[in-house]
Formats: sequence, C-alpha cells, structure tokens
Amino acid sequence: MSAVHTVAEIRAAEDALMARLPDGALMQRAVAGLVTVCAGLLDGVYGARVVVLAGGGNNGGDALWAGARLARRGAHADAVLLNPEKAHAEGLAAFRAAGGRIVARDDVRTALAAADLVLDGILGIGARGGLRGEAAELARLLRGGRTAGAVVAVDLPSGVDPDTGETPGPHVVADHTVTFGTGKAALVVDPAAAAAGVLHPVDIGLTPYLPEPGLTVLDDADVAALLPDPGRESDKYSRGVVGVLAGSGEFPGAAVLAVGGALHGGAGLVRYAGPGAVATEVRARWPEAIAGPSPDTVGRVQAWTIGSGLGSGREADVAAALAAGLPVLVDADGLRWLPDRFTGPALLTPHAGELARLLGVERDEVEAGRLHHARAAAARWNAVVLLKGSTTVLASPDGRVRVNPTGTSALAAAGTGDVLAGLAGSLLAGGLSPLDAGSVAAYAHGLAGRRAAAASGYPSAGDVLSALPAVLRSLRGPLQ
Ligand SMILES: NC(=O)C1=CN([C@@H]2O[C@H](COP(=O)(O)OP(=O)(O)OC[C@H]3O[C@@H](n4cnc5c(N)ncnc54)[C@H](O)[C@@H]3O)[C@@H](O)[C@H]2O)[C@@H](O)CC1
Ligand SMILES: Nc1ncnc2c1ncn2[C@@H]1O[C@H](COP(=O)(O)OP(=O)(O)O)[C@@H](O)[C@H]1O
Ligand SMILES: [K+]
Repeated sequence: MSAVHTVAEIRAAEDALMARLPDGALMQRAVAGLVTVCAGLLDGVYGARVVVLAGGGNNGGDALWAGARLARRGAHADAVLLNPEKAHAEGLAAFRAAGGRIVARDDVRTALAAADLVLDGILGIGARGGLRGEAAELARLLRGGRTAGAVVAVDLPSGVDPDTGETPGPHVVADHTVTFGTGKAALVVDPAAAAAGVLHPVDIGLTPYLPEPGLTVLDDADVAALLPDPGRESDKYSRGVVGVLAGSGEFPGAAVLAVGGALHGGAGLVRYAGPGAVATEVRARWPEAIAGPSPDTVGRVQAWTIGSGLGSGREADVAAALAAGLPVLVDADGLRWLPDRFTGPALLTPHAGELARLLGVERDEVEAGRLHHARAAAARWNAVVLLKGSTTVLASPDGRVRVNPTGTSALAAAGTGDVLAGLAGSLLAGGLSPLDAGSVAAYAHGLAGRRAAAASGYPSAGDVLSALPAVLRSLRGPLQ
C-alpha cells in the first residue's frame, strides 16, 4: 500500500524530523535521491547538459543543490532563477561554487533546446494556484517540445495543486517526478497526475512522523489479502449470493456483462432480476445464473447490484431492491433513483457525467476536481462513491479515500462499467465493505483491462470480462 499525505501533514512531519537533524540535513537527503534518479536517466553525467528551473522556495533549493552535485560530476549546469532575490541562498551558492551558470533571459530558449535534462524546481508543496508570468511561459516552452531532454519534476510538477490533484492554471508537464517522503494527491489523481510522468519516491525518513494516511493506493498484496477466501466448508450460500438488477429491452447486454462480472467475483450464486426476454439472454450466456422477473421474486440475496443498462421506468424495481436493506451497489441508470440518504452499506459507481448530474454541476467540473466531487457525494448520500474515469477515485463518508492505480484507457469502452458493477457487487455479497469491494473490484478490473489489451488491440468489454478469472487467480492464487 502506498500512502498519500496532505501538505499540512507533511510540513508537521518535516518540522518534527528537522528538529532532530542538523540544519539542512533533510534537504540533503532529498537532493541525494534526486541526483541518483537524474544520473540514472542521463546517458552519463559527465558532459551532460542540465538546466535547473529554480523558484524562490525550498523546491528551488532542492533543484539548485542537485544541479550543483551534477555539475561537480562534470555536467554543464545552467540555472534559470525565477525569483532571483528569493533564490535559496545555500543552494545557489553551492550551484555557483560547482561551476553552474545563471542563464540570461535571452538565452533561456537556447539552453532548454540543448538540455539533456531539465529540473523543474519552480514550485513544490508550497504551490498555491497555477504558474504565472515567466514561470507559465517556461512551462509552455517545455510542453511545446523546446527541450529534447527529460523533464524531471522536483517533488511534484510545478503549478499543480498538491492536495487535490487539480490544475488551477498553467503547470509543468514532466516525464518523471522525484517525490520526497510520502505521496501527494497530485501524483495519483488526474488531471494533475497526468503531468507527473513516472514516479520515483525518495525516502527521507519522514514515515515515523506521519499520521495514518487518509488517502491510500492499494497494491497486489493488499488486494490479495482483501479478496474473499472461501473456507473448506463453504457452500454456495456462505460464499455470498448477489442479486443483479440490470439490463432492459434497450440494453440487454448490460445484464449479460454485469452477471458475468458477478459470477467471477467470488459469490457462490448470482440471481438475476429483470424482464423475461433479457433473462433469456442472460441464461443463454450464463446457465449457472438464476433468474426471476423482479427483486421481490428472484429469491434471497446478500447484496444487490442495481442499475447497469436499466433504462427508464424502473423506479419500482429499484425501490424494491433498496427496500431489502442489504448492502447495495448502485450504477448507471440506478443512480437516477437514489434515496435521500443511505442508512446501510452502499457503493455508488458513477462516471463523471453521472456524478455531475447527481451534484447539479457540469461534467468538466467533476473531471477537474475529482477528489472534491467524490467526497462531496459520499458525504451527501452517506455512501462510498467510486468515481470512474482515467483515475478511479473512491471516497468513503468516513473520510477515507482510495485511488486505483491499475486504470488503463483499454477500459474506456462501452460495457466495461457493467462488468465492474457485477464484480464489485459480488464482492459486497462476499462480505467486503463497500470501500473494500469497490477498490478491489476497480483494481482487478484495471488489471483485466491491461491483460485484455495485451491480447487484443482494442479489447471489448467481453474481452475484459474474459480476462478477469486469470487476473483474480494470479492475485489470490487458486482456490483450495
Ligand atoms: N521542509 C524541508 O525540509 C524540505 C523541503 N523540501 C522541498 O521543499 C519544498 C517546499 O518548499 P517551500 O515550502 O519553500 O515551497 P515551494 O518551494 O513550493 O514554494 C515557495 C513559495 O513560492 C510562492 N508561491 C506559491 N505559489 C505560487 C505561484 N502560483 N506562483 C508564484 N509563486 C508562488 C510562495 O510564496 C511559496 O511560499 C518541497 O516541495 C520540497 O521540494 C525537500 O527539500 C525536503 C525537505
Ligand atoms: N481514460 C480512461 N482510463 C482508464 N479507465 C477508464 C478511462 N475511461 C473510462 N475508464 C473506465 O472504464 C469503465 C467505463 O465505465 P462506464 O463509464 O460506466 O461505461 P459503461 O456504462 O459503458 O460500461 C470504468 O471502469 C472507468 O473507470
Ligand atoms: K517542482
């Protein structure tokens, strides 16, 4: 599991750690990690051309110190000082002493064009708002391909908002980000995360001073530990029975895909509730599923997955499923008929357009502020909200957030959301909490998307579904 902390938490931990260290020692730890990554990216440090973009804070200090160390190893180091009066004094002195040069304004373009590596030390966790003036112009030059070299962001790409993952204005787009001490939301949540490139975390000894993280990113081992493990004496009921209320005459395929996802998510039995013609299609594809016309008549379940491809006019069915008071997942059309607030375990799985409609805002606003809007909806409906998209974010009403790291554009295809809804519902029926069910499902779903993409150029939702069993098998091992 990797942890993400807020700027306030990082600053408090840095203060506590710095109180036990000699002056400047913490920055030197950060710089050592930064230099190691830069040296690894260069085809030899000696003779390499390095351009340091240094703002007036400690982020600029890191970059100047790194430039100094690279210069000592034989690199040609140039620095652009964005705020010369405020430039980090020790870092600048070290940079000059190592033979680094300050670039005159007129020579910035030439220096960037010749650079093998650009160090972005304009702003770090002290950033407020996007880049302005000359800094914005530099970021634009870098994006416009004015350098053939790698752009390495120090701590985070300058100009993105550290705590929200929002991009309030112009910002640097990096190829790599070397980040210190712990993760930041900007490095895992789009749109900011898209500007970070490859992440290189550097341990500076902060962890003992940091609180439990409010935002986490699961890894394979976390997901394996969370996946249901049916005991030796389990039966199909004890493994969980999931009800799927999905599909319609208009969208029968959504039911087929959601039931498919549910069958592969560990539940012992899947009960499908829906119109006869759709049920016939579901059973033709999945003879192991049991079907009935409505939530009331299909038999007992331990959790409901509601909404994928439900179409219009199904309010009564949704109300019947919700009335059971069981753990519930609500997707797609089901989101039109939400109760005022949930009182039991609930997982909502909107994409940005659906969440925008729920909150009465524009889709663009949701995409620009994914964390904010997922949190707002979680608080509003007292439900875990899994916001789908280029980064899938899960916000719990208790304040915890998870960000899924396995997303892939291979999933941006019709019907993959139905597979996810079925899978997550199955995990709910298997006893996972909404936060665990949603994050485990998103993780496996992303891996299935990648696996399907490795096997086919542009995988369909059916390909993603077909890849799920092997993904779950490799995560948890074979059932005994
Ligand atoms: N505190 C420490 O000991 C350590 C700090 N480290 C580095 O220090 C960074 C944080 O340094 P600072 O707190 O000095 O903050 P920054 O270097 O991120 O920013 C410095 C100043 O820039 C100004 N500023 C903010 N937004 C601006 C904008 N949009 N346009 C123009 N100016 C703006 C503000 O006055 C801010 O205080 C970290 O990101 C990391 O790189 C690392 O060296 C690790 C150790
Ligand atoms: N650009 C993207 N990168 C990664 N995943 C994406 C991207 N766009 C969509 N997805 C994922 O694809 C799935 C699409 O779900 P959804 O929008 O509900 O489609 P549908 O209703 O057609 O199934 C979600 O899991 C979502 O997170
Ligand atoms: K930076």
